[in-house]
Amino acid sequence: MSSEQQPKPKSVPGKALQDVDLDGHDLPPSPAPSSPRNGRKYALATELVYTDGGDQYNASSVPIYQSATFKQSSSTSMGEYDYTRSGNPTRTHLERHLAKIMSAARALVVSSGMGALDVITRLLRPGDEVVTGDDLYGGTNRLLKYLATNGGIVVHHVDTTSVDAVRAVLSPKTAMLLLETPTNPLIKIADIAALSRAAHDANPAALVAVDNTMLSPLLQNPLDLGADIVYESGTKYLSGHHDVMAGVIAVSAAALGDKLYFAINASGCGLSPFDSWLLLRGVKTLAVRMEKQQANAGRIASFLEGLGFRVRYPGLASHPQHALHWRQARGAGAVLSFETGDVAVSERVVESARLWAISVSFGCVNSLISMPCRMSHASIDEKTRRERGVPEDIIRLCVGIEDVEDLIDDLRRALVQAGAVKIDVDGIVAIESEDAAALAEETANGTVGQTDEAGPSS
Ligand SMILES: Cc1ncc(COP(=O)(O)O)c(C=O)c1O
Ligand SMILES: N[C@@H](CCSC[C@H](N)C(=O)O)C(=O)O
Repeated sequence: MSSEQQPKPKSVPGKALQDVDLDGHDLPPSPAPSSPRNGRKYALATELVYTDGGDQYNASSVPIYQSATFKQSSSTSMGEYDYTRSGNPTRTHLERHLAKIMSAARALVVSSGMGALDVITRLLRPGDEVVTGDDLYGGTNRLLKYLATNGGIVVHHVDTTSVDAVRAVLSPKTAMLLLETPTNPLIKIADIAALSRAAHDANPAALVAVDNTMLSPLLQNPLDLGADIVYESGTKYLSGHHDVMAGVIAVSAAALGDKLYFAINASGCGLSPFDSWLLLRGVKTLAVRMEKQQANAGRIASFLEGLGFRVRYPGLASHPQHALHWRQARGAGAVLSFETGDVAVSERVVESARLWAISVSFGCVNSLISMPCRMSHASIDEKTRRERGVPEDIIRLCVGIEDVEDLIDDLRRALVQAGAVKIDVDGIVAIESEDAAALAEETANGTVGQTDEAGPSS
């Protein structure tokens, strides 16, 4: 019998670590959770912070069990852990903590967000169909394309803002509906509850998986809305400091958790003890970071919209799915995108910013600026990007916790320096698309500010 098939050893009576938590989750042995004992639930901001390690020395910070192996009392009696690929106390503590935060039957942590999706897609079989969005993180698109090319999986990309468009491709062959909401980078919203119902109607065995990276469990919980699996890049908001790569998977059913655990143990992508510790530390400050980042993002979105730019952010009343977003989420997050009307102008904006670091990723405490078509989504070819309506000039802002006036000042200066705005009696306003293209040409020719009639301007 393989070790995966063996029944899990029961925890030793009297040990600090228990098999079943206070909510009755049938999870691997780990430190006790923090649920209050009087039936009342703590607010999420409290749950994020509160951990009860059950450590033998009452360590306030969960210890890092930096050990690949664990000694056994005999060749046949294994303790709670034998080998860190299969399980590690620091990792288990984090998983229990996340399961509680994500209202999940079980949470699992792996070495990256893409690792999480890789594990999830191991539930698919050749011939299975996956229905997913037409706006997706570039790496997600790449993995799905790989599976379609090499794994016999049929992938349908549709506009997930339309329940009818999704319904049109759902069928009894649909094994998975994979959603991002808000999408990266177009910030489109998918109706998680309606789409989950549609997928389960088409095939009751279909799994609905939602990438919740953009909002984190603080702002949205897809499991409460009918999804079967939620996954996140822990590299982003959950950790918050861009010092760790991690992926989180949370499931609504323990049996699904067992299958995913099997894939993680078999492939060896479980999160390392030190990275588990870093992620646990990051999770504790999620609420304060996200609240500040989101407040800053709201101000910046309004600033850009006020200048006349087309801004994509669900916190703005102008977002086409504003109402839907607020029905299913508790906040707008801190990622937004806008267009200047011209690729060269966008490039100059990005390169003129000082406080805003030119970097992929998001969810970090410091603010980032990027051009998705050149960076995070460069792995999607230009033709596909065009077909899917991703503007080449789109700029993505990932807002951090800095002073918002400093961020706005820096952005204003970058917009002026790049020629993305013109100055009129009312202050600065976005240049219309055609003006931006003309300005870009003038800049390329070294004739900025010149007119045919008047010659060089002063
Ligand atoms: C929405 C989204 N999902 C998943 C991932 C993958 O996460 P990771 O970089 O941790 O593999 C990313 C970014 O990388 C992302 O933006
Ligand atoms: N070179 C990387 C790019 C990572 S993008 C990270 C993040 N998801 C984002 O949207 O910025 C790759 O090809 O995967």
